[in-house]
Amino acid sequence: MQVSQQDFEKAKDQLKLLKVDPGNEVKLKLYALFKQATQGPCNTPKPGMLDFVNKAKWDAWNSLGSLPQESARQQYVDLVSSLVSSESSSHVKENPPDSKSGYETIEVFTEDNITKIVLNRPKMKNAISVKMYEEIMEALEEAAKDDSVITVLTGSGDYYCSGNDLNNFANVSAGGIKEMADNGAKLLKNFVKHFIDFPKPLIAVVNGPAVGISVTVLGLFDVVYSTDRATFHTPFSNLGQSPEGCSSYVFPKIMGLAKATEMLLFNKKLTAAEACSVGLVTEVFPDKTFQKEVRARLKAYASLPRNSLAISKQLLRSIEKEKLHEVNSQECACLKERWLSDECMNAVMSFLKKKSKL
Ligand SMILES: CCCCC/C=C/C(=O)SCCNC(=O)CCNC(=O)[C@H](O)C(C)(C)COP(=O)(O)OP(=O)(O)OC[C@H]1O[C@@H](n2cnc3c(N)ncnc32)[C@H](O)[C@@H]1OP(=O)(O)O
Repeated sequence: MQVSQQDFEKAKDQLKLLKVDPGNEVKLKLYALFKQATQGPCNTPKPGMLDFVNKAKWDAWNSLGSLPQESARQQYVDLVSSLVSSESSSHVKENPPDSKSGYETIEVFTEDNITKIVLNRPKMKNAISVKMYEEIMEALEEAAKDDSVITVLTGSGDYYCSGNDLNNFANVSAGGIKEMADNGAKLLKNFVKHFIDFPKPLIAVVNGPAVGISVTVLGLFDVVYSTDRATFHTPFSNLGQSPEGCSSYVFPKIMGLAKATEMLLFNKKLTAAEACSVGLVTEVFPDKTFQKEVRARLKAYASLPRNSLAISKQLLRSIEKEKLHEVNSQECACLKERWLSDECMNAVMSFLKKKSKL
């Protein structure tokens, strides 16, 4: 069925009403589809190398080649519709269900026996600041005690999570870098411990790309659902760091040593389909129907008997618990050293410099 001009105009208006910035990649795609739909194939001169923004827009439009205007219009309407539906089915609601207040960096809702923890720094791709580490731990502690049957972790906006907020390394305390590394290692150990010890079924709803620690702790979740738009990236060597979240032990167990090595040593970024084929992800859904399909599954799981689920989880996990705590300690001790290394400091400085356009 062809998309009418009216549908196209409606999509244009809906886009303006989005509350969450969909991120540069999606915005470029929308720009390119809009230009193609309204003007046909790219016909303007290529901007100069230093005109970064216009060059990125030109590249996106030009990459559509001779895509017919009608198809571009259709893709534009579909993309806007998926953004609208993912926003309306995520936390960004006028009246969220039973939203627990007091958090700055996350939102927490309990509805239908499900406690949902939403990472909520979409402009920063949900990078985990020190405050966010603390709030996630607090929310997990509350979820462990509340009446819910299952607990869900997800992200707002176009990313699931971009991992550790690299600005955490920029705020060196009066005690100097060594004290910062000590505090970081303590924080990390405690953070990962909350996942190892979590008593109820814990489900990750990976709504977009995932980086660093948000990927490594996935091995400690009971179920991982992913949109087909997500990627899984642990760029530790690029950052002069080493793996955490018990991934040095859990990843080889899940996917075998060779695949774990590609990810954890050589920074291989997996697509959602690849992550599913190696066993890190339970099931992948098309982005357009992701929220709807996942919601149906979660609702069904949350109607199961609470105690039976919790006891079964303990049976599956308890044999490994001691080992996981030991691995967590070793990984944190190793990272503490890494953070003091030139390799790590140079990598972090280079990210922060690029960010501040120095
Ligand atoms: C204390 C416990 C430590 C635990 C150890 C944990 C280790 C890890 O998690 S290692 C992984 C760390 N994460 C990264 O290396 C990712 C860094 N970010 C990026 O590479 C990119 O931002 C991106 C690929 C995630 C997204 O790229 P893009 O789509 O081009 O979007 P922007 O880069 O423009 O991002 C928007 C905005 O957000 C800032 N940002 C994103 N992620 C982080 C981050 N992890 N730390 C700090 N800042 C981040 C980004 O700089 C942009 O900021 P503005 O320029 O101010 O808009």
